[in-house]
Amino acid sequence: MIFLFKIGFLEVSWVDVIDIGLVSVLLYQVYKLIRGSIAVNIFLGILALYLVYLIVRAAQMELLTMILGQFMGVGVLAMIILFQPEIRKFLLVIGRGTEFRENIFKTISNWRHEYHDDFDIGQVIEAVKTLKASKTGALMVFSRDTELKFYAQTGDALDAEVNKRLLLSIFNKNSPLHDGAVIIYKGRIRAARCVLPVSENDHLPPNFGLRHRAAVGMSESTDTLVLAVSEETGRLVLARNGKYLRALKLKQIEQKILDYLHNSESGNWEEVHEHEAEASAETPSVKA
Ligand SMILES: Nc1ncnc2c1ncn2[C@@H]1O[C@H](COP(=O)(O)OP(=O)(O)OP(=O)(O)O)[C@@H](O)[C@H]1O
Repeated sequence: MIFLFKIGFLEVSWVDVIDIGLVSVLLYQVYKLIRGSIAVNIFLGILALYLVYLIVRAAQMELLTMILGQFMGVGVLAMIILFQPEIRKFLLVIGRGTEFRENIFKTISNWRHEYHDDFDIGQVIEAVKTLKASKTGALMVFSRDTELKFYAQTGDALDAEVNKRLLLSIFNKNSPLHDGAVIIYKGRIRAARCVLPVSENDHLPPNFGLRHRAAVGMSESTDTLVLAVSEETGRLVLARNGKYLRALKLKQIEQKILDYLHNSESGNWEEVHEHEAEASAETPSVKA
């Protein structure tokens, strides 16, 4: 081990520095992941208990050490059970979203067959314009890399070319397909009436009902872009990676969808901050 410096009796090597650096990055990532959720409180509770355990052990308080020691013994298992959704999210993030991987995707997508060349985004935008004007609720999932079979199976398979009239027919309040979401992949509507995972984020605005929570939830769980049209206000919300943008104009929506499909997204998606939960239900805010 390469010796670096010494603090009193403590010898610090390069490996220690790297080790501490990696643990800091890991802890920060965990914090970012659980920030805003109830998991933070559980995490702090466990941390406090562990500190007490270290203190009573150092003070050689045998009975307390034994009781807390029993608890610590099953601590890992308990943590896996308690943090199951967060661990799942963490693994998903690792599996899909590092910048390195995104850069590789960008390079590959420059020369691989690009499905969105024949995707007429104008049809979607025209449909959204009408849905917005008529305050017709809608939920659309755009996927560039996967068919999302798991979610498509929760609804009715369609496999039809994206087209304004079809989207309007699906989301028409009298249509048997209007409930749930459509999944759009390779310029085709793969399925309608799909059930999406609902976000459990406590800091979403209070006026976010199930449709909006499903949009954010889907974007948390998958590498997709999700558009929600509010039935109440006609407002548009776009969700990506658990973050969302509100009160966007149609031109901005079009650009965001194209950026997503072309893998050329800019990082200006705002995180869901605590203060947003207090934001007025009717105050539109553009977070781009
Ligand atoms: N998990 C889900 N997956 C897909 N669609 C969902 C899901 N949950 C709710 N929806 C859709 O949202 C509709 C109910 O929306 P709700 O009124 O709760 O949402 P909202 O966010 O307040 O939106 P709006 O502003 O349109 O009322 C349902 O009729 C259904 O079509």
